[in-house]
Amino acid sequence: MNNKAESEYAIEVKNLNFGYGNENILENVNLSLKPGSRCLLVGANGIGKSTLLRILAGKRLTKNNVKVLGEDPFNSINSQDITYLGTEWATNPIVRRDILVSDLIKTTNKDKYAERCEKLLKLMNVNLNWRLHKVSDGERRRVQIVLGLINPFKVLLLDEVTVDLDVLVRSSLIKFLKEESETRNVTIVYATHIFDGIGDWPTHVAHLAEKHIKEFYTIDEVMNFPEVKNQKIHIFNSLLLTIVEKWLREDYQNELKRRNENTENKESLTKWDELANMKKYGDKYYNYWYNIYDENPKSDARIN
Ligand SMILES: Nc1ncnc2c1ncn2[C@@H]1O[C@H](COP(=O)(O)OP(=O)(O)OP(=O)(O)O)[C@@H](O)[C@H]1O
Repeated sequence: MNNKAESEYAIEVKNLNFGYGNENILENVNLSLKPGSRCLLVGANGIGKSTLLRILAGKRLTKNNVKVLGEDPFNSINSQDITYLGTEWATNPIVRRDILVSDLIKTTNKDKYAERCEKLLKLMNVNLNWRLHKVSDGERRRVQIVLGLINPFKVLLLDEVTVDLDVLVRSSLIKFLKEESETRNVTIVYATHIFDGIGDWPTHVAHLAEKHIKEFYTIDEVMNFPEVKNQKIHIFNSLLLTIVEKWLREDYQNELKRRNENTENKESLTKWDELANMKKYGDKYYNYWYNIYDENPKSDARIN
């Protein structure tokens, strides 16, 4: 008998509260993603992105507020359909020992998915003769990604695992994941702070702030933001960077207000304004790309 609740969503989070101690890190989190979605999860450091991804991966018990592929991921019997790639693996001392990559690959489903394995090894440019204690951080990360992706997942949760990849490998991976979602209708949630080269990748953007998903948009909705339309930004990368910068600037300012409300030792607004004031850089960045790609540049601004 199939006990799975029928749902049109691959990922469904309803009114989720979660904390490690007395205080909630996440409060009233709601997120619904249909199969085939590629969702960027953005938010300030320490806001709870990894926590949410780990909950979706079934690594944390919740009160039945989370369904992945129709099941509570913590008790899922189909956990092989959910792949989580986090930062922990590459920093684990065990994978810094003298282990031959080909021996590691043998521990996976490589024979069942031989063609996929071959493709991933090529894509991530991984050498089967590498020994893990002698490779660089980025190479170790590439091995992790190959191992993680050999199994054809239905839901992939990526937590900042692309930071130490070189530009070429990162772009090949991003392209591969887009193809996977388009051809196999798989769902991907990708938490990252780096938007270079992924501007045209997501179908959705979710902004985690103040303990919940404060903003959730399809990429078409983002394209219709007035500031995007008015400024005629048509380069996806600078678009996402500009939008997310604006959100995070507001988050930092709200955080400052909250702190000042709760403390008698008021912090200096100037210091926090400086921290949060990334706009100057954002404008230059925007103008720079605008000038390069616009046929009729209207500004002389350049990145100094
Ligand atoms: N195992 C844990 N025990 C207690 N607190 C934790 C634990 N893991 C994370 N936290 C706290 O939960 C909060 C959210 O952490 P989390 O790692 O989810 O944030 P994040 O948004 O992924 O941050 P970053 O962008 O810096 O990776 C932080 O305040 C962190 O200190």
